Amino acid sequence: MKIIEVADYEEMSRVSAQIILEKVKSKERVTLGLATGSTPLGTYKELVRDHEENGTRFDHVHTYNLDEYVGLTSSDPESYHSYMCEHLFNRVSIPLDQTNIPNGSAEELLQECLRYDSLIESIGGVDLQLLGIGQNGHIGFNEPGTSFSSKTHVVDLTPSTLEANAEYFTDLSKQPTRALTMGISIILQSKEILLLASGEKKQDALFHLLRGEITETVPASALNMHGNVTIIADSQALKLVNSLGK
Ligand SMILES: O=P(O)(O)OC[C@H]1O[C@](O)(CO)[C@@H](O)[C@@H]1O
Repeated sequence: MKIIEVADYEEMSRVSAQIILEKVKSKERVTLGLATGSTPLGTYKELVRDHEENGTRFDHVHTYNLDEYVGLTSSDPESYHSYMCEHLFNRVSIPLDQTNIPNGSAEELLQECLRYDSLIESIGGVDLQLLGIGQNGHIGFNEPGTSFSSKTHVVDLTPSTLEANAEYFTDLSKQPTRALTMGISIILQSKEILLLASGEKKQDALFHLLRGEITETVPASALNMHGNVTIIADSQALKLVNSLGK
């Protein structure tokens, strides 16, 4: 696993955007796995800035998001569909029919999970998967205890994840408690993985990922079984790792 230690969130965002841009420019058709949450916002901002200043094109890019809340329609302002349109898709002119996000308002959620898996399996895994990490070590919305062989599935969000994401909901009584998430085995099909972590709140999760056992109790530890993972983390997120010796 390659670890790039950076000073802060801004540097993490610049470095990760650079890696994504290299991939975007590397071939005629590029598939990206994308994440939501607060971590990748700076990266998306850098991609938008580059698009505006340097005209980098995204019309050959196909995207596959990790997850979506159950019960929110794509037009719901609090859905991950809306998040992606607002922060990236509409601002770099990716054709929307080339973007894929699980449909959290599908009537048949199990069918939707199968549909999503076959989409990703049909391309043989994405070229580059961007990941954040939850304070409890989740990747996507794969909560502690999720099987490493999981495919896309419906998940009951843990109290710690609900609490960490509460700030994004104006009316907490409407915060979804379930989500659809790409499973761990699907994430591991990615040809290359880029995980971002910033801030002290992520130091335990990063410590378990980098120094702990490979265990389903820490979903991110599955990344140790993948041969091409880069972690970009700031000093705050690496505090525990560094204080206990490299
Ligand atoms: O980036 P945040 O907001 O700390 O969230 C951590 C992770 O949890 C999620 O919100 C759940 O998918 C991811 O989008 C994110 O990578």
